[in-house]
Amino acid sequence: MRHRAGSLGGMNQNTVLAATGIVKTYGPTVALGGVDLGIRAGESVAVMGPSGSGKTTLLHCLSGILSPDQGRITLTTDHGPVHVDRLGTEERARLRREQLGFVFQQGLLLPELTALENAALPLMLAGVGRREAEARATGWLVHLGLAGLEGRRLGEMSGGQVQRIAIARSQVTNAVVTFADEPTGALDQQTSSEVLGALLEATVGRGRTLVMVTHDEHVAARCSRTVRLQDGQVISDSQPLHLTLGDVA
Ligand SMILES: Nc1ncnc2c1ncn2[C@@H]1O[C@H](COP(=O)(O)OP(=O)(O)OP(=O)(O)O)[C@@H](O)[C@H]1O
Repeated sequence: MRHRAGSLGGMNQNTVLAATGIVKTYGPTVALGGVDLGIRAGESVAVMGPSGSGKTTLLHCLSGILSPDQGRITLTTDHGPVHVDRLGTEERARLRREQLGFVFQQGLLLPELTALENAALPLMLAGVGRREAEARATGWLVHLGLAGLEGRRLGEMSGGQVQRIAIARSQVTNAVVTFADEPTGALDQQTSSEVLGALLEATVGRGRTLVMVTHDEHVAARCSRTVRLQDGQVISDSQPLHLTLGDVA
């Protein structure tokens, strides 16, 4: 029997992140005016749209950085579904630390720490012992081409190397979904292409999921799906996944 689109037993079985009716306002500004989005495990989703269309607000709502005014966001972790919109501030912070990965253009790494300490930090915060945390972080740094640079501080590394540390840091806890906001925006074209390749390989290359805000059509072209926003609404989706509220209850 063919399942209807939207049935849990059908095409949505591996939905990892489901957002329905997301509204977010800042005072009189409606940043998101009712966004529905379902993302499957293994997808790489480029979120595009003009400046001010709501891309970063959507990324922050999906990842629990911001709490939406209305709507439901469900993340399917390795331990089962979590209703992100119903979590308190502390629980959202913990979810972000333990289940999600973040690669932003800048600002998430600590300049006073070494590459290794930065990459190991999420594990240390999750209570993993220093020796194991550093061993796992070293594995990621080596995998990302940074062998021998573990002891360097950020100011002693190139922009591309710094973003590779950010990728290592985002993956050490085996993030279910990784969120990136213009992760290659400050890099030249060649380095951008290489860092994007590393990010894709580290996430969707391992069956995980990547949601990435970008202004760059070349970056979007390497993702499996492009969602375009305008005025806080999804105006196009190259691979729509229809969801109903019942699917994510
Ligand atoms: N903290 C805030 N306070 C007030 N208004 C905000 C705030 N953050 C965003 N906005 C407004 O919400 C709307 C959506 O902003 P958002 O940053 O999500 O857009 P964006 O598509 O990511 O833009 P850009 O491409 O310029 O980064 C814009 O009108 C913006 O001015």
